[in-house]
Amino acid sequence: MTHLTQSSTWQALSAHSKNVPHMRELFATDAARFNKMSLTACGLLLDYSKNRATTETLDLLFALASNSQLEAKIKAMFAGEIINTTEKRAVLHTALRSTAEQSIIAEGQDIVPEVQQTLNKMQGFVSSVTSGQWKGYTGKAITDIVSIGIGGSFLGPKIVSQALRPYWNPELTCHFVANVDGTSISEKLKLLDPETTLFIMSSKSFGTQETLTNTLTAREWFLAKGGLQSDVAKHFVAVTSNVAKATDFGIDADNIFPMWDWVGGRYSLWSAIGLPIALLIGMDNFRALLSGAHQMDEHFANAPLTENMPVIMGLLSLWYGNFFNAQSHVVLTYDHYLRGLPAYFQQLDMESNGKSVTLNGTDVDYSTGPVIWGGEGTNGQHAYHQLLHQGTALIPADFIMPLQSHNPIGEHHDQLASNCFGQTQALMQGRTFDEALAELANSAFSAAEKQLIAKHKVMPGNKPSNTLLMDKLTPSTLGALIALYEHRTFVQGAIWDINSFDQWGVELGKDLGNDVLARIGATQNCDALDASSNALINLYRQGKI
Ligand SMILES: O=P(O)(O)OC[C@H]1O[C@](O)(CO)[C@@H](O)[C@@H]1O
Repeated sequence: MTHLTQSSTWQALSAHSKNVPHMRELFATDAARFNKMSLTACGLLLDYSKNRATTETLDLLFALASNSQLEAKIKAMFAGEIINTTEKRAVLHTALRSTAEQSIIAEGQDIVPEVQQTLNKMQGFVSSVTSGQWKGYTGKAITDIVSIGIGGSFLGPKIVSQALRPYWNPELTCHFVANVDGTSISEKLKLLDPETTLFIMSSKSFGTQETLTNTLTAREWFLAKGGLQSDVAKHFVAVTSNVAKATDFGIDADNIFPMWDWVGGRYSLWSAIGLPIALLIGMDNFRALLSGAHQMDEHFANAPLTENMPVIMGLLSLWYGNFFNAQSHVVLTYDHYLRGLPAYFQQLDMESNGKSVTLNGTDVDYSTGPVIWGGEGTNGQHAYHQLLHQGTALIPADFIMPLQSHNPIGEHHDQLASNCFGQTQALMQGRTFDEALAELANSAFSAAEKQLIAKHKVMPGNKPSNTLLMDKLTPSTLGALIALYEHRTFVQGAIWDINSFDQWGVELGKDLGNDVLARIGATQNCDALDASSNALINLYRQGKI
């Protein structure tokens, strides 16, 4: 057993988890429950009152955080200590949104000047492209951007751009290519004019298979359409730490934006990886995005644990995962612009906390990162909310909604909000057998049928949810929201004593994939592999089952 599960606080939480009253009772006995269990910070309001939590619950969870040295671990991250211990790196995505006046030391040097220089370089590039000053090989201005990247080099730019659609530059269109499936880039190239298209290749290594393959294909297309290799520099730029490979490809060294070891891929949208975002929404709005995240950084670093939004959300998620066997967590965005956010949070949380050994290599004896999933409301209500209400799994939910719409039309926003709030209420209170039976009183069912149907209509309730509100979805509130989830992820990893910042689990699949690729291309037989892999490769070679 690990220190964590042997601790008295953990044992107390385990015992306590069996004695928390139904939320119906918690609300019925405390009219001030919302006032006590809601918090505002950085333009966001968190209502965490619809949780299976009493004052005792929260006290125990905060004690668990303190006993896990959470405050010290937060300070260590912001101080640039080597907390990504297996890769011997600092974790300083927060430095990407620091102010110019700050001084943050990483690997022996102040990194703020370089961050500021890169932002200024981005500003110059954005201005050059959006003003029409940047010309393609036939002298035309750029109309289309193609962002090529995968994982954090794709999800951040794609989803933040999507979320900030009201702020887009109308003269520019941005396309996102990630999957190595030829369909992805083929469908995009059909829409493009090589004379007015600019490709942004984003890959720390300039070597991730999908990104490199897509970028090589994009260059082949460009050359086939009439461009020359000497024109590549007018239509390709890179965000990478591998300058040599980027210049070998034909990219001008002046058009290479840096990536740093102290920024993990899933935490990188705030760096030059966010170049597609800045091109679409403008540098002022991109800086507002950074500023919103910076405000959440300040809140996370300075607020007491008991008034700390990422801490409270992280602890409540851990409460369900470790003491109620919740295996997943659903994010429901009641805003169409935020429809991609659950996918973004998937990489952020699952690639960070999908781990099973502690920092010192001990196998954990407790659950760690849950499956993160979700989608936009109200669509989910017609797809998977049935399971949330009456399924056997406990799935804590986060509901996210701006109070004001960018598109106030008719009754739409009233209906959206009423669905959002109605769902959290239904999850919390459920419907008892007696309530269900009473609803059937005037139905044509027989007495026996009413008893049966009522049974099927029972909803246990006591299903926990957080509701996150903001006045309006803006670059600043979006920045704060994403930083909130970054730090929520940090809180859980810190208490679980795991490394949230490496991703060794993705290596084996890549290596075996490359081995299969070689076998597909060669004539050698594959008998050395397992029977399934042998068969699958041979079927692929045949091209038919
Ligand atoms: O930017 P790169 O180096 O191409 O990496 C892309 C993605 O691949 C991973 O390294 C592994 O999935 C992610 O962490 C990262 O966001």
